[in-house]
Amino acid sequence: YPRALQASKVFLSGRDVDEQYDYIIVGGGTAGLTVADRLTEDGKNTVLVVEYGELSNSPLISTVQGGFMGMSDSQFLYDIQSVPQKNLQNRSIAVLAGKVVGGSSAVNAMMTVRGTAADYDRWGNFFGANSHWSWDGLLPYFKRALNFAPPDAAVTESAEITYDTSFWGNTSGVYAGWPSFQYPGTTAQMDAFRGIPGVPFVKDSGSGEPGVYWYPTFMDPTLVERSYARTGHHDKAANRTNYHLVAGSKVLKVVLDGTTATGVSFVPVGSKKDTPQTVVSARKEVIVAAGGIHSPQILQLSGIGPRELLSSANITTVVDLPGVGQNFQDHPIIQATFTYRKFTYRPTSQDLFLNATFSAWADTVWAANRTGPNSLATGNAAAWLPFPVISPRSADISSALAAQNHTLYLPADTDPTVAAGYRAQMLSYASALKENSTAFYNLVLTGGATNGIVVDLHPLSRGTVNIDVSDPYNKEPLVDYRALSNPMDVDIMTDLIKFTRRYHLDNPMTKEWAATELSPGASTQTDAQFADYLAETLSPSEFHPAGTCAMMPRELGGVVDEELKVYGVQGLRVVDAATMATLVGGNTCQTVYAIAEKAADLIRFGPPTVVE
Ligand SMILES: Cc1cc2nc3c(=O)[nH]c(=O)nc-3n(C[C@H](O)[C@H](O)[C@H](O)COP(=O)(O)OP(=O)(O)OC[C@H]3O[C@@H](n4cnc5c(N)ncnc54)[C@H](O)[C@@H]3O)c2cc1C
Repeated sequence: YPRALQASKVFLSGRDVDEQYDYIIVGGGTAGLTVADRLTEDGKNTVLVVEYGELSNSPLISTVQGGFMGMSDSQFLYDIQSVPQKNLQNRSIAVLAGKVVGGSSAVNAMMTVRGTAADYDRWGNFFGANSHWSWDGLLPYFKRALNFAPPDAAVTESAEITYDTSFWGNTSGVYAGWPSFQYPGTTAQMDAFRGIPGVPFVKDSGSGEPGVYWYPTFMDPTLVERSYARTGHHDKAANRTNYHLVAGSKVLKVVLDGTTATGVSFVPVGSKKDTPQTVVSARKEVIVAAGGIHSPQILQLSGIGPRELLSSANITTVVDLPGVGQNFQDHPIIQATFTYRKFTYRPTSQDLFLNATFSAWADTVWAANRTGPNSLATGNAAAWLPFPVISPRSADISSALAAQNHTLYLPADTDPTVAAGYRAQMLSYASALKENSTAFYNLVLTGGATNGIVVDLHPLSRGTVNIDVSDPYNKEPLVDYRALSNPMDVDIMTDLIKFTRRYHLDNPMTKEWAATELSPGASTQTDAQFADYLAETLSPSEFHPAGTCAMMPRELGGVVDEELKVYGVQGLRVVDAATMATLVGGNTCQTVYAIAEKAADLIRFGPPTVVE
């Protein structure tokens, strides 16, 4: 083996693992590595992480410039296409999820944001008023999860960046850093929201409030490289003798003795069908952290899931848990592209390609001390706005959603408990749509003359992630977004586009930039035209798969309880994005870190006796 790997106890083969560990973690991704680090830090527990992907030192992962390098190499991503989307003209969509030590935190776009306080309170409210899942209950874990390194004084002043360190911590190995450069148009585009009455401006992205704000980048401020679960947790744990990680290994299932999880079985990735499985046992617990797409697959393969699905795959049902793989959500991306004819702010990111002097300067300062435009990932400013600010008919949409027969929009054979959970979610959203505490709209600001990405932060449609019964252990699961299956998503998204139009075309603060609408285009005006446009162009994924092992009461179709323990099974938890009952109004990575930090405390100390 390469010496570095040997020294760091990263095993390349299942042969080298011990027979037994206190904890086995399935998936060395964002959540899995965070939990593994915390469980091994006091030296009292032994932990094995089993990860499908390899340990990679590729510069494509560490490079921050542009923010998209990590996802540019298919070796770091699963190869999954969604089932054709009926409401999207039968298009299939690429399902992106990280397949490398670090998981999706190794390939993501490094946008570091939280949802609003209301998003986290909503999770707890499904359990009742006293749940420790709430904004207040999670804030200490957000602080533990990331190490906030403020932007330098010069860029703070020139770009008018605001922040408030009281919402952040400074102990984690995972950094929330800042580039040393911002394009001047970004500040102007933020400011232009002042032309629309009611738009809130927020001092810090971590305050739990919706509004227009600056947010950091998952970046090590000293190295100016991606900071992620591998660098911040794995590398820290790797010299501990009680931490082992086996890479390139696919967990097939959780081994159960009756209804108690006793271990996992895995094979080397790419091995033949009859390759003997390695079985390792867990003294204390198995923790499934394989992400929103693969955690439900692993539970189903282990006999935990909807009985009918399992029997059609010839898998014996150990626990009939109808919610496993249901309630699937992701943030849909809407194209609403505008370009300015008279945008005077220079430079823009385009100048890196068009202006030789600027690009030479960018290269020089980067080479000298890793500063300048090449330290920028995807940008650091966006609007995250509540629906009453967006839509003049928010009250009507809210009432219509409350009055809906929600079950009609789920698959026909949906279990009544899952349907009840969906109804609870929709009623919660019906309230949120008429209040100013939940963000529904996201516009990312580029600082350039062309802007086009609008995100629906709380889609109503729910999909499924189920094992492929034709060859469940070898094929990827069937991912069905069921995009636009709740027709009210079309109404909401139509209003998100109309608001984007208003920002660009009917706003005293953007008027002089002389915007032209490239898409959908001025000819899209009627409800039917908007519906057609969405069917043609909507992407149902911002690569934030969630909800498939929801933390909800069992009678609401939940898969895990408030301690993230799988219902009906002893010694088994799920800790990752799959447990989010409802998506948060923000990119999901920071929330996954916070969930994992909280989970580590739940595992070590049990539930809090006093709500934090
Ligand atoms: C391309 C892309 C861009 C994104 N951009 C952003 C962004 O800018 N900001 C943001 O906040 N969020 C972003 N996200 C989302 C965010 O990164 C994820 O929500 C988060 O990292 C998910 O963490 P997780 O622990 O749930 O899963 P992951 O981090 O994906 O970890 C799951 C791990 O389990 C492993 N695994 C799966 N199946 C098995 C098996 N059978 N055996 C062994 N191991 C297995 C996987 O290989 C993976 O390493 C992005 C995601 C992607 C994919």
